[in-house]
Amino acid sequence: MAAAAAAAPFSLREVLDAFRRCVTEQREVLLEPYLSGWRGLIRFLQSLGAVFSFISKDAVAKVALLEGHQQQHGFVSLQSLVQHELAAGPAALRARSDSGCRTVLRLHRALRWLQLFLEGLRSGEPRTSVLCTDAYNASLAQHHPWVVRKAATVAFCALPSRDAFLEIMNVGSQEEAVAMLGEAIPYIGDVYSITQELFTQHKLLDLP
Ligand SMILES: CCCCCCCC/C=C\CCCCCCCC(=O)N[C@@H](COP(=O)(O)O)[C@H](O)/C=C/CCCCCCCCCCCCC
Repeated sequence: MAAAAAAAPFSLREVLDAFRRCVTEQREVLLEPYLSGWRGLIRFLQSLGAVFSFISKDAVAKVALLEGHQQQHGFVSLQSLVQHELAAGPAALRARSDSGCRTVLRLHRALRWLQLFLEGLRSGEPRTSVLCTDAYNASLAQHHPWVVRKAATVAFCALPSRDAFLEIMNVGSQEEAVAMLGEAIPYIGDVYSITQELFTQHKLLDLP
């Protein structure tokens, strides 16, 4: 089953479905579809080749850490994970380098990158490296040291063309792919906004 999942081609529809399933009526973010969405995105990144492996390895490690916390404590939502870790006190939480909160925060910032990048792809701009760099500079870059920023911007130059991106999404014609982006972006934006509010409320947006 796991091997079949690893070999399956990327499908934007699957990622969209995962992020659509994330948000409950009570505006909680469910951990299982959240991580499933990330696994789909990572599969796509891995298919782009070795130049992106330093990025996918980091994302894989972060998803694995959260899967471990989820299994150990039975967390259902991001909210329950945050409540559980905050119970030890904010200072204890800040001192941990393996907390679920700091790891979610890293993926949360990357989700903002994804939202901006997909909006750019949808807009019709053909230069994916420009789209990716702009999205990165407006989100993750401010949290990365110079050497990571440099490596990331070099890797972005190896990105496939917009047409290739739309094809890899595996959702049919270019028009259908663009329409699906239009459907996916609000779901991703919703997950981002709820998480941003949760982390703002608990003053967790600067966890080291
Ligand atoms: C059809 C369109 C679909 C688009 C699919 C995009 C697929 C993207 C998949 C995964 C995104 C990567 C997520 C990266 C998470 C980075 C988290 C982070 O900030 N980590 C840094 C800090 O961690 P700690 O040290 O504090 O634990 C870590 O230093 C980062 C290292 C790697 C560099 C990260 C660069 C991120 C660039 C943004 C992703 C670009 C992917 C381009 C592919 C289209």
